[in-house]
Amino acid sequence: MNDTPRMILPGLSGKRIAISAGAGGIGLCIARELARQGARLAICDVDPAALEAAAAELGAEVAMLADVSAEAEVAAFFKAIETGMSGLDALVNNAGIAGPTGGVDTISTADWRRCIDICLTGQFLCTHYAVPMLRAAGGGAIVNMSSSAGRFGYAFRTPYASAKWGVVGFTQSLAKELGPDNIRANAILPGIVAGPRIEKVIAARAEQTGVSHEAMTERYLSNVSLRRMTPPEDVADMAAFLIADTGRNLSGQSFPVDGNVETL
Ligand SMILES: NC(=O)C1=CN([C@@H]2O[C@H](COP(=O)(O)OP(=O)(O)OC[C@H]3O[C@@H](n4cnc5c(N)ncnc54)[C@H](O)[C@@H]3O)[C@@H](O)[C@H]2O)C=CC1
Ligand SMILES: Cc1ncc2c(c1O)C(=O)OC2
Repeated sequence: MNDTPRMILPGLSGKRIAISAGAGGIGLCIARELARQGARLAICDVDPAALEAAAAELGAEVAMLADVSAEAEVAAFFKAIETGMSGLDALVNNAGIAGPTGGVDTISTADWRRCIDICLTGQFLCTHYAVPMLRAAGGGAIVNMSSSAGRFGYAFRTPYASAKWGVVGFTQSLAKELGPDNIRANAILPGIVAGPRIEKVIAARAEQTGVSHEAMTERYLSNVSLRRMTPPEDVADMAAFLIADTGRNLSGQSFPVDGNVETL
């Protein structure tokens, strides 16, 4: 794949796109792909060092420290976009945390709320401040990050699964509500994404259970039809496709990018 010329999609160049948690992980991967295709970027994140590095690498026009669950910080981010970029054409609601791992009878209410706040309310807040600008631009696209956990139950991670199912309902509702304004909304459901995050999870589970790293990896992939992890670049390709003109008739849909996760 690496030496194959990469596709340029119609209608991405010059688009003003906001990405939450754009300084690391999947969000940074999406930002890189959109930058490569000539989009103008605004990113926010809670990690100052990562934000500075990403902003420099991407040439982002707006880069702001903002926690998506803090309304005043989200408002300031979109205000900076309005001032610095004179508007917005697309929003990627990427920010999310794994939330607590533990039984429903053991996790704390505070941990439950924090997971819902960041994974679900954060998407509401960013969308709330972005939509007036998308309308003013004559339309736009919203891409919401859900997860395989957004179509399968996930034992011992109930807040995360609940938030990600919520994202799917939020997305379908946005599509209906905003379609007449030429605003499209879709969700991406990544599965097991390759990277340091999953390696850490596997390492911890391997140590806990006394199983080798390889055996634990195999166990994780046993419910994936293609028996491999999904590169974050493949999630980025889907985001680009949905925002570009290639996605002009796609709205209200959920797109798994996961090698066919059969269950979690
Ligand atoms: N990594 C995976 O296997 C999967 C991830 N996802 C979803 O994809 C999205 C991105 O996940 P990853 O890249 O793996 O995450 P990550 O844990 O690698 O974090 C990416 C970035 O999010 C930032 N961030 C964390 N909390 C934030 C907040 N409250 N406000 C703003 N920025 C914040 C971090 O500083 C970091 O730069 C999330 O919504 C996640 O739930 C979905 C399925 C699988
Ligand atoms: C760390 C981790 N492992 C597996 C999965 C996820 C995740 O975040 C997820 O969102 O859906 C499946």
